[in-house]
Amino acid sequence: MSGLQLQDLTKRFGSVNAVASVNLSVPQGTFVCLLGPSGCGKTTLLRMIAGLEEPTEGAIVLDNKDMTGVPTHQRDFGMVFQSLALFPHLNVGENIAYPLRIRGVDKAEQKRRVEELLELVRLPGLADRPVAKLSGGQRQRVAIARALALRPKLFLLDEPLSALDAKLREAMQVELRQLQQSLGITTIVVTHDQREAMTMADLVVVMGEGRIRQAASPIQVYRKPSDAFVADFIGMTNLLPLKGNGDLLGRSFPSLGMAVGPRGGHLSVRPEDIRLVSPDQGTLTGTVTFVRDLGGTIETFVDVEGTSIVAVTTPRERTPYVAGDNVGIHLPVESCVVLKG
Ligand SMILES: Nc1ncnc2c1ncn2[C@@H]1O[C@H](COP(=O)(O)OP(=O)(O)OP(=O)(O)O)[C@@H](O)[C@H]1O
Repeated sequence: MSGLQLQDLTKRFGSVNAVASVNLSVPQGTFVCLLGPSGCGKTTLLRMIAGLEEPTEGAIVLDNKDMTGVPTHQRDFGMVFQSLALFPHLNVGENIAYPLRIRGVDKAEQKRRVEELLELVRLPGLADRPVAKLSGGQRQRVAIARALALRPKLFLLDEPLSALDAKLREAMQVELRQLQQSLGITTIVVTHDQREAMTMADLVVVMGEGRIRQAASPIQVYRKPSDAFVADFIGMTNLLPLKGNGDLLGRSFPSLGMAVGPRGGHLSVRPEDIRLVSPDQGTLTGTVTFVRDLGGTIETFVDVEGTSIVAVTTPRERTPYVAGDNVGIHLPVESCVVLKG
């Protein structure tokens, strides 16, 4: 099978299990985002794939070839780090040509390839510009062009956009995705930003404590999170405590109790799926505690038996409630996810 396979990949630093038995199959041409909170092992996993960190156990297979013991420079990947690591004393063209020069590619071919890469990252004609005179977004593109200079099979990026301001970062996410799609190159990006992952990825890999908690398409991870950790990490959600006997915030729902099992768990409901209705029509009832009107959306916080539930609506749907209002909360069955634990 072409593509990348991670087989039981494990990295221990002393007693710390940084990456614990990771299994993942990445078809050729897939855009993967490794997503998770700080310290969950994303960078260590990426560094093992790059050959910068030796696995304690397990194997890395690329296009049916075991790469595990292969030295970094023979792995055929391009990498972009958060720091970018551009050479400040070289101009744009020299930075991009650097890997070609090291491989002994002749001067004319270097020049041709640099021009092609500058076109690709939308910086045509900037080869002679000193790196110091570039904007943050332009530097980013130079680092990407340099990483792609040798036409690698695998493109690896560690928090590549985190130094950019929010607007530029969003624009670069779209650019990076479009670039990846036009090249069809298998790409793995480390990020702790779930919006970034949802924007770019075909496959979102949510990690927690060194393990994969869920690996699925962005919409699946959002709509069908595998556990409360994933539901909470991906976007905003309401995690409502659900007891094994079907008790949900003082109301009884025996069928939910059956679904969650005797030990109980949570019901995950996205704020945009909740409808606020009159108190007698709700699945639950509560009291509005706070309304955040953000212009485009309105967040209404409702206290139900001591648990705060947030509903998101648009101004077109209705006029805002005010704190102290009594409201009903309608939980649509089809968009509620029962989570054990
Ligand atoms: N060289 C090392 N020596 C010892 N422990 C390490 C080393 N590198 C990473 N760790 C530990 O391994 C765990 C995973 O770290 P890693 O950097 O992979 O996480 P991360 O998800 O990338 O976090 P962040 O988003 O903060 O970069 C952490 O507990 C970290 O302290």
